[in-house]
Amino acid sequence: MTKKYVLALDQGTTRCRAILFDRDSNIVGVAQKEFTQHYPKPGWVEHDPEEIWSTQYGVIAELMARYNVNPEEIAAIGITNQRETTVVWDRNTGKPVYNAIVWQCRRTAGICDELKAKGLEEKVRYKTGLVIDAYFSGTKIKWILDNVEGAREKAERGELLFGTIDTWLVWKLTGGKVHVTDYSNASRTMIYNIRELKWDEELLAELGIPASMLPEVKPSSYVYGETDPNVFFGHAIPISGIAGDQQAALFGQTCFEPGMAKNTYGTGCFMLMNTGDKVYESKNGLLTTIAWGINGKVEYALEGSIFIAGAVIQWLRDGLKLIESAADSEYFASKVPDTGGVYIVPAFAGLGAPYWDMRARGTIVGLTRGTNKYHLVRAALESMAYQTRDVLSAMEADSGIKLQALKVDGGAVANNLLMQFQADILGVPVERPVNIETTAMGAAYLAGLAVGFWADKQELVTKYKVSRRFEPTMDEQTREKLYKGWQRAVTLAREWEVEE
Ligand SMILES: Nc1ncnc2c1ncn2[C@@H]1O[C@H](COP(=O)(O)OP(=O)(O)O)[C@@H](O)[C@H]1O
Ligand SMILES: O=P(O)(O)OC[C@H](O)CO
Repeated sequence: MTKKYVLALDQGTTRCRAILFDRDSNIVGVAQKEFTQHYPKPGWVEHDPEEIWSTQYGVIAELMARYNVNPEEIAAIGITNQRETTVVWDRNTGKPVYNAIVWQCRRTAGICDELKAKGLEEKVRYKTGLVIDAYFSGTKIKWILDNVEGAREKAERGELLFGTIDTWLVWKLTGGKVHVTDYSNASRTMIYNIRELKWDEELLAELGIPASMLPEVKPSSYVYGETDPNVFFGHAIPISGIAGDQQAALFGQTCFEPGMAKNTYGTGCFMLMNTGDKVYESKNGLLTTIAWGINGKVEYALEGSIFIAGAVIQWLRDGLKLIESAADSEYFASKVPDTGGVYIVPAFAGLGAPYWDMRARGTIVGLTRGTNKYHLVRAALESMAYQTRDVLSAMEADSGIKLQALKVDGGAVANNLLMQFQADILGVPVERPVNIETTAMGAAYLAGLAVGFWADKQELVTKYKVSRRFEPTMDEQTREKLYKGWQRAVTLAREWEVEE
């Protein structure tokens, strides 16, 4: 039977999606479902790995049934995932020993403080490209080993396995035969040496993590194994692409050349710039990360991770009840020409790049008697654009590259007002592609390239189409005045919480 499709599994922070692409990169079908978020304590976030698997499996089944797909028509499967989220399971029973600890979870901030007190910051940055932060997997693994009864002993006996969500899904899809991850996901763990391309023994010893728990690290476009027919509708289909969701979006945006960058506006906002084979050491609060491994080469990226972006719009909707849907934010914001001097700094979980300030707190400044809800909605939207400017400035300073255009994707780029303001406040054109499902596209491309479904990266470049380009129209003086106001607001957000 002809191979007509590549199936992408996009396992995100809030939902699982299955998306089918044809040879022309068209989306043939999508199925998606949200799963439960667990908040056992303030600042803690967990997912149930079994629920992630059943939800992911459910959306695959739904997609196949709804679009009448014969599994034999699927050339390959690509996986892209929320990054850093940590699962530890028993290799014999296949059962997780604890819930997955999610990237947003702050429970290991204390472990991070201890690592910093030991003076490890420079070493961690050099080896892993990361700052010491609870965001990454390493301290989450340590927490599980230290806090789940019997876990450390079992791990030392070689009975436990660690994986990010890609690893967990491959394990499940292959019926427990393959324990693997790709370079991009490994580079988010804080225990992987991105220069030597190996798990770092010194950091493993520092965190007390046995090497036997760790998956094999492979390229992002590579046949890792096949689905177990008992699990996957009676068929063995190659699983041949894996990348963390932000790196997959960079690939899906066809940012293949050094200096090309994309920004994804979802729950958080993640800007990545391809730096080719160059490992930049950020002096401005960015991360160095592996973009992907492909064609026998590993390529790197600079990354600015913003923790709260679209989530501030969810807060307007669910917390403040100012709007009924995220899409309303555009209409409400358009009712006023500007915010009337109001700034919202959505530091709900501290601030990520480029500040990495866990003590910063959400702040609204500039309120007057004339402030109304339209101003607040507009200020919330603008906060995404200002945070992006913070990150882009850091990126240009680190790389010495002046961006010609910013490629964007993610749920919030549907908002034209936000996109125009983004171009204005950056002074750089913003390009929105026809296909904004770039994350899933990236995973599909990586998988398709490995099995010859698409010939090469050049073929993919010809498929990329811009739907709308937003040109900056704001004058320089206004732009800089507004941005200075934002910087002052950030200073206030960072000064709010004091140690008692
Ligand atoms: N029209 C819109 N304007 C502003 N924000 C939006 C709009 N539509 C969606 N969002 C925001 O985008 C986010 C959803 O984007 P998505 O890419 O699906 O995120 P994720 O993959 O992180 O779940 C939500 O936080 C939502 O508030
Ligand atoms: O699942 P998303 O789209 O919120 O992305 C989460 C990032 O991978 C976290 O690093």
